[in-house]
Amino acid sequence: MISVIIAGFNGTMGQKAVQLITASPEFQLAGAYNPHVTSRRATDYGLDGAVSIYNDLQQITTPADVWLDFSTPGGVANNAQFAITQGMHPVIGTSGLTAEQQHRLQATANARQLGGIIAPNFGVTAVLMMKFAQQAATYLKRAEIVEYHHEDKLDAPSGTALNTARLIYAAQQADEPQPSSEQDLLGTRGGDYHGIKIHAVRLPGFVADEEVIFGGPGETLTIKQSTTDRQSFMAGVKLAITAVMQRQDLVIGLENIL
Ligand SMILES: NC(=O)C1=CN([C@@H]2O[C@H](COP(=O)(O)OP(=O)(O)OC[C@H]3O[C@@H](n4cnc5c(N)ncnc54)[C@H](OP(=O)(O)O)[C@@H]3O)[C@@H](O)[C@H]2O)C=CC1
Ligand SMILES: O=C(O)C1=N[C@H](C(=O)O)C[C@H](O)C1
Repeated sequence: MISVIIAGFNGTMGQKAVQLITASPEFQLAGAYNPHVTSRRATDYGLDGAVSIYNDLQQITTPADVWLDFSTPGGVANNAQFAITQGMHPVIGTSGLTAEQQHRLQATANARQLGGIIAPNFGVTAVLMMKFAQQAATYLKRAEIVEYHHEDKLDAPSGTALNTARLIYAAQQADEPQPSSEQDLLGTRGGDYHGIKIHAVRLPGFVADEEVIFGGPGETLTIKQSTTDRQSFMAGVKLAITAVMQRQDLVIGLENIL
């Protein structure tokens, strides 16, 4: 049985994760963390009374096997660093880690031979979209990304969009200069990652969609994925929890364990 602590347990994704862990006989929900909760009684959150509720990392004196993080871009780096130093296998779904933070976490986990994963997206269609975009990037040099999310999303661009841009850039290994254009409204051309423009839409009605548009002389290619239900992330989460227990390194991207 793999014991799990969920960070961000009462958020939208945290709740899905709680359902997954409690419904899976191979997992045990050992604890749940959110620094903002006031009650530490599990039953106040509809959880089994044996689950430990933490609102301070220092209260976690009995580490679990796995630290599953669906918290916030502002909290995740500190959470993940704590989990790794306590010997918990990190499964990080939270967006917003910088490349430097990711590499630092990777170095710390690898030095301890602790398996873990930072997954910008646990959905299979998003993983395939990123894979196809990286392939296309070797043939088509110019790309822009449009991502669409629900209005409660704290960060922009999304972790998936930024990871897509990183993969495209890695495939091309060169900045693609953008055509110079006057912007009558600042920001109209979106964010810029080494010449790859990223546009973030935040509207009710969306869960999480992304399209990567490549343009070449006289032709375009659009790779698009849509997430219509957050349940789609759970198969990837389940796989990740099981896989990190068998690994001695921290990987970035679900494709590394599929
Ligand atoms: N990798 C993937 O496939 C996916 C990743 N995500 C990412 O997961 C993250 C969470 O998304 P979502 O559930 O929609 O967001 P929510 O805002 O619904 O949930 C976040 C929860 O984390 C709590 N929280 C705040 N600070 C901390 C902290 N330092 N440690 C632990 N918990 C904290 C919040 O509490 P309070 O409200 O009290 O501040 C809130 O309950 C986002 O970064 C999102 O981008 C989402 C979907 C899929
Ligand atoms: O906040 C979300 O909802 C999502 N966040 C992740 C991201 O930032 O890419 C994954 C997915 O897009 C849903």
